[in-house]
Amino acid sequence: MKANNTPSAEDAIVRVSGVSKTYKTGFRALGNIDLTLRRGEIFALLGPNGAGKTTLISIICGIVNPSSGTIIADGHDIIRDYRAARTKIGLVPQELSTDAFETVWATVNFSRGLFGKPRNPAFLEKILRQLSLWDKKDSKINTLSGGMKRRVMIAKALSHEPRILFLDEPTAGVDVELRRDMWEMVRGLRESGVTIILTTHYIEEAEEMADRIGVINKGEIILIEDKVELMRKLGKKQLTLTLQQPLETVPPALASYRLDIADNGNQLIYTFDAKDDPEVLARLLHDVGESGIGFKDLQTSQSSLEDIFVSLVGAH
Ligand SMILES: Nc1ncnc2c1ncn2[C@@H]1O[C@H](COP(=O)(O)OP(=O)(O)OP(=O)(O)O)[C@@H](O)[C@H]1O
Repeated sequence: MKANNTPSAEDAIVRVSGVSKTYKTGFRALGNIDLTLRRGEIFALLGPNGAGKTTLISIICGIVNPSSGTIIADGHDIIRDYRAARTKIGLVPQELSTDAFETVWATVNFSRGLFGKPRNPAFLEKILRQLSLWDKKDSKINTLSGGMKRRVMIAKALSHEPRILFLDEPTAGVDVELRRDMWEMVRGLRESGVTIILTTHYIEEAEEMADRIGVINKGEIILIEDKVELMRKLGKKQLTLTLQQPLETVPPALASYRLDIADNGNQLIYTFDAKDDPEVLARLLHDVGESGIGFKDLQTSQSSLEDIFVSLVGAH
């Protein structure tokens, strides 16, 4: 856990230290947040509604002032050195915010200019092609589909060549097929060296895409972990045996295993930790055989990131 949170200086692209936020209403939206983002990763920030995700992203992007703490983005302090820090960052907010009557090309070209970058039509063409928007470059934004508008927002956020891209709920309200296209595209961006931070309510999105997961609840980060490691550490597995003859109770010889009887005695279910020694399964199956219990089918299943998330947030 420690190693995940403290990457070496050259590995870290964003460092958030001791950040808190109390809004004017007196509401404390963020506690004492420490977070380090690694260069080139996809980091998913998960949390229930109102947990503080947008507040945290807005502070890192310099849109909301923190009440305390510092943020260094690619070597620049977001408050003291705002312009240099902001140039490193692209932000795709939850709400679509573009001039609906402008063309796609004018929108991205103008946005690049806002960051003081020299004109670079070849670069803009590259990102529009990458986002499958090149044939729409002369279309007015209000004539595009919802999915295309979202991609325009991403192109706009990338127009000044940021190294860090924040995607706040990138696929909210987007259909399943488009969501998959979006995932593919975000992976492509990571390949090109952009560090990506996304917030999402679709936990399977984080499960599919993220290298690391951060969980925020009530303004506190309650967990930061490599996704694979998280699922290994906190995931549960189940082995379900469909029996030849129904059982009324678990035989005493099998009492040392966490076994449950289900489906009117027709199933025997063994629940174990994903990190447990796999040999325990072989032992269990051997002991089941020794007890004279016959089975006609065997299935395993693993808890999803969603199950893990719900139990984590519930526990807090
Ligand atoms: N400008 C503001 N003034 C006062 N309170 C605010 C302000 N902005 C946000 N909050 C409160 O801060 C808390 C965190 O809000 P935030 O938008 O960061 O959460 P979130 O995790 O992004 O939620 P969601 O998933 O619903 O978008 C909420 O309780 C919200 O009502």
